[in-house]
Amino acid sequence: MDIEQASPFIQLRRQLHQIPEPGFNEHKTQQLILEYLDTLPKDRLYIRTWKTGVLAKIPGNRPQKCIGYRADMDGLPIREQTSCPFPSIHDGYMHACGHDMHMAIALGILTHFVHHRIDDDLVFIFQPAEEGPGGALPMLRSNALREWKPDVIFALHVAPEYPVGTIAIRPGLLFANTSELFIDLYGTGGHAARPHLANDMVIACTQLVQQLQTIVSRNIDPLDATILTIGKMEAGTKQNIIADHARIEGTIRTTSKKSMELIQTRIESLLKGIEAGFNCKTAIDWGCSYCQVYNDAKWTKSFTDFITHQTPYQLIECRESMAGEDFGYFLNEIPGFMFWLGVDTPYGLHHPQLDPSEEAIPVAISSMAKYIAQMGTRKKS
Ligand SMILES: CC(=O)N[C@@H](CCC[C@H](N)C(=O)O)C(=O)O
Repeated sequence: MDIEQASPFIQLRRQLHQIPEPGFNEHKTQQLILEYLDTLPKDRLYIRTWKTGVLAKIPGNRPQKCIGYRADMDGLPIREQTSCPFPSIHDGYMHACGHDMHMAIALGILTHFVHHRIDDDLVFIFQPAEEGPGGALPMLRSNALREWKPDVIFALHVAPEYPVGTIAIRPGLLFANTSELFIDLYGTGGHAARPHLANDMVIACTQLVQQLQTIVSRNIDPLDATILTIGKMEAGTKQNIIADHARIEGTIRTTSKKSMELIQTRIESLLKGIEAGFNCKTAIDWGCSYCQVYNDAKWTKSFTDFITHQTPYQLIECRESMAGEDFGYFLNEIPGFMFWLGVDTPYGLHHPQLDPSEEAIPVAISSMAKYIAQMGTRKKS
């Protein structure tokens, strides 16, 4: 597929880019996808919605399995700073993680199979809320998806650091286990001049942050990559008032489930120590957690063999990423893989200037359409 043939999907990507919406609020996005699907021949397409997500099934000629393809839908609370001529019209929101590209590519692959039917069934999953609170797990548990559950599943993620025409993947772990972290500390406020009558949560909180940083350095096997980042700290109301409340927000990322359990247990122990040491109360909320993205070895090999021998694209065996992706929940139950698609932009994911190259759209549509066609078509006996 060349850039001209991909033009309808580039237009769709631009329309999607303009309307980024937060997780489970992707109403306009859902509407746009449904309106596009409505333009396709109805006899080959069954459509369902689940919350703000969309499911589209293309029945096969003589199905033996169901092949799934997933695209995520939500935008991020980031004010766009690109110079692209089709910027976000939702102030303070941006498709800064490439989900507009993911959806347009999925629509391109879907359209190909509406016109070129294969033996196996196909299900396209447009999933809300990847950036949080996580749409994959509840979608997997929904009746809508349970009845159309694929036997094998694929997805891609744009990769700013690779040139267009590059596909990067690895068998096994691709994305980390993640957990959010929200901790509140409650003490006694008071006058800055009478510290002996108050119980200062600024002090307790800063001590806690220091202690949290010892978990990775002193409790986790150094060969087991792990991150504990506190990205936000809030306390107090005024310079001469002792703070009765402090809050920290962070994220944990691990390459093993065991380390995630260990970190969470250690945090609970440290909080007990802070409560005893500072005579305060604490509350912890783990927010949303994502299970790792673990690529199936057999399917990954079949895809890498295909890319190497049957496409002009460059294949890279990449390292694991410490980012999270709730596609991991799909791969926990269904074999398949996720890969990185080079989109060649100097700014990383979640950056206000992220501007993926649209030339990657035909690369992805053509490679996935050809790969899916091969695996979903049996030789005539
Ligand atoms: C691809 C990507 O950037 N994913 C996000 C997933 C968010 C997980 C959750 N909100 C957390 O912070 O733990 C990422 O930040 O890796």
